[in-house]
Amino acid sequence: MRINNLELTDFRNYNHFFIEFDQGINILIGGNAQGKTNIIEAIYLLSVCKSFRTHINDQMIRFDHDFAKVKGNVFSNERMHQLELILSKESKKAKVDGKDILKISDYVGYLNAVVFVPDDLSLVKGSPSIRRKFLDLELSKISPIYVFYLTKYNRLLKERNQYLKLLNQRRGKYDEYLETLDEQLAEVQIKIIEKRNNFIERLSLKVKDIYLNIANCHEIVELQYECFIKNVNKEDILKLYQKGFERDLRYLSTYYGIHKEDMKIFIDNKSAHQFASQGQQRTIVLSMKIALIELIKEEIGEYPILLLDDVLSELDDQRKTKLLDILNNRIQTFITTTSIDGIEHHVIKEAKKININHREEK
Ligand SMILES: Nc1ncnc2c1ncn2[C@@H]1O[C@H](COP(=O)(O)OP(=O)(O)OP(=O)(O)O)[C@@H](O)[C@H]1O
Repeated sequence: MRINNLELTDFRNYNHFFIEFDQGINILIGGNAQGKTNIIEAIYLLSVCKSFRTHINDQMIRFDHDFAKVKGNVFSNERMHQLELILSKESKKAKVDGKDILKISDYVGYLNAVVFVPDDLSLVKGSPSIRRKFLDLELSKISPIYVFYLTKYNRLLKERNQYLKLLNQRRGKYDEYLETLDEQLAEVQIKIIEKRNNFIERLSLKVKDIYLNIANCHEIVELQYECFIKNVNKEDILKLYQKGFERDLRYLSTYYGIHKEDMKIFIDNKSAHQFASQGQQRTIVLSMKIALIELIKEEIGEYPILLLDDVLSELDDQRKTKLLDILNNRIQTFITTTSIDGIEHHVIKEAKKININHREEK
């Protein structure tokens, strides 16, 4: 999978901009605030219709303009496709090969991208909700049925919480309607848990090896699924809902469920959340992203593209070299950096270098 070119119109600090990419490694070099991350953001946006920085369209549209356009030709599944997104303040319009696409699920998949940005360190240090979001997003990219289960779960959960409000007003008891909702919730959660469990197990094995390689040490990194229930079966989930009913009724929200789970990260059996240094966190997250690339390849048969924003500046020389060793021409990669001075690696020497100097655009 690759993106051959990118055309930006009134996107962030770009008025009109066209760029062609190499199918191997592309390095975007430029001073601060020149628009390097904006390009990575545009590629990612083209991939999943969402930015990794904001959910507000207006922030991506060039100041004092009403629309932004991001367009690119991608090669996937042995075919060329043209992807196009038009952002207005209120909406996004997507096109594939010139045709309007109405459902996001019909758009996602033409360009699969894995992105690393400095904010991703929150995957280790941040709250469980960040890791859940990561799980849901990445699983959604490779498993349409997961999107189906998750959508169903969220709808049922909303319905349950609304019904709790009604029961609270009526001073009602755990009744047949709630039991039916809980049964459906239990069934769909069993499917989601199975998918999450399998994904984390596979990711963990890969992360362990990649971390050992990049860090060049004997630290063992493991990912562990923290499920909300010990024995995953319908009966036990229903018992838990009945046990939590009085509490749920008081707080008008459902306490137990997959919306409360976590993916714990351990380094040498200790919580990375509590003990990992900045460098260890960065290496863990990078290993997770590279592991994802392999996992996606196993699932869809093609490597996704890899977007690395400002990854080189924070790694020590040894880790930098090891990371560059892993990158290769099979995976189209984009690296942003302010400078490549002093990096003597063949990957950097052979890469396509693109100078980004767009601050002056008005
Ligand atoms: N909606 C917008 N309209 C116009 N300019 C914008 C908009 N959003 C951001 N910018 C400008 O884009 C520039 C930042 O671009 P970007 O984040 O890509 O920088 P960068 O090259 O990655 O910098 P650094 O090396 O500091 O991370 C800033 O000058 C900012 O003012």
